[in-house]
Amino acid sequence: MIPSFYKHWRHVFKLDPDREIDDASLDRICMSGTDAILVGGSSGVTYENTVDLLARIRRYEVDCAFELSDPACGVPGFDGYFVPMVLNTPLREWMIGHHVNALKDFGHLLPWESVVGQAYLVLNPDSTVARVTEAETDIDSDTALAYSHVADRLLNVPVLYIEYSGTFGDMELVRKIRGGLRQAHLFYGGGIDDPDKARLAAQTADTVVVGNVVYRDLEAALATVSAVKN
Ligand SMILES: CC(C)=CCC/C(C)=C/CC/C(C)=C/CC/C(C)=C/CC/C(C)=C/CC/C(C)=C/CC/C(C)=C/COP(=O)(O)OP(=O)(O)O
Ligand SMILES: O=P(O)(O)OC[C@@H](O)CO
Ligand SMILES: [Mg+2]
Repeated sequence: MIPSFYKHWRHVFKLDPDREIDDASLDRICMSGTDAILVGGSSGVTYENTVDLLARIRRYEVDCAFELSDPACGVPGFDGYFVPMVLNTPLREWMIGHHVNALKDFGHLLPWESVVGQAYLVLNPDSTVARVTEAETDIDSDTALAYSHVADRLLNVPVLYIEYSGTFGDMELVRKIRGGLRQAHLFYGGGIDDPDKARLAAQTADTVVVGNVVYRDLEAALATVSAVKN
């Protein structure tokens, strides 16, 4: 059975173990009415800073999942685990290579009932994830759609993640992609920093991910919750 713990999530905050958040702010995030906290980052994530953040989030009842970007950070105790694979990278390791190595080493330890593969389509060239994976972000909408069909219809991925980390994306494209999906659940993340953007994203994606604004403007971040959920 493919895990389904994330399927009712409409709004998610993504918290980065490599960034500071004080207790009062974390309290407001966890009590905000969001559906889940997704722990993850594209650099500087360690076993130690992940354990630390998880322990602090666990004071609350909110769902908490981990998006792995390093096999050495397999911290137990999350409600679920996402393993990203980047569709539009020319570097085999970010699509499948690290994953094969990690499964050779840790496959027997994995809590498979709560592990979900995520196919990332990375579309902001200035994001860390685009730089790290050398993602081919300069693609037209037909190519982006074709990627989404490969992920959804040929690979049958459970989650397709349209990633504009750092900038608000092309909602028309996201809408087209969503309309063409047969079975994948669509995550959208990138540049959501006010209720209007959150609402637009919520109209196009199944799950809306709000990240960096948490660290820049907490009030603006909190305002995205009701915009998505109402
Ligand atoms: C015992 C136990 C509980 C174990 C569970 C462990 C487990 C499930 C292990 C899985 C094993 C496995 C197959 C691991 C693969 C690991 C691996 C290296 C995969 C590659 C992942 C990958 C493609 C990483 C590239 C970067 C990426 C897509 C990161 C995702 C998160 C992301 C985009 C965050 C945004 O980053 P941010 O830092 O916020 O970026 P900005 O600077 O733009 O803000
Ligand atoms: O940080 P932002 O731009 O909100 O993006 C959220 C998330 O998609 C990052 O992986
Ligand atoms: Mg970030």
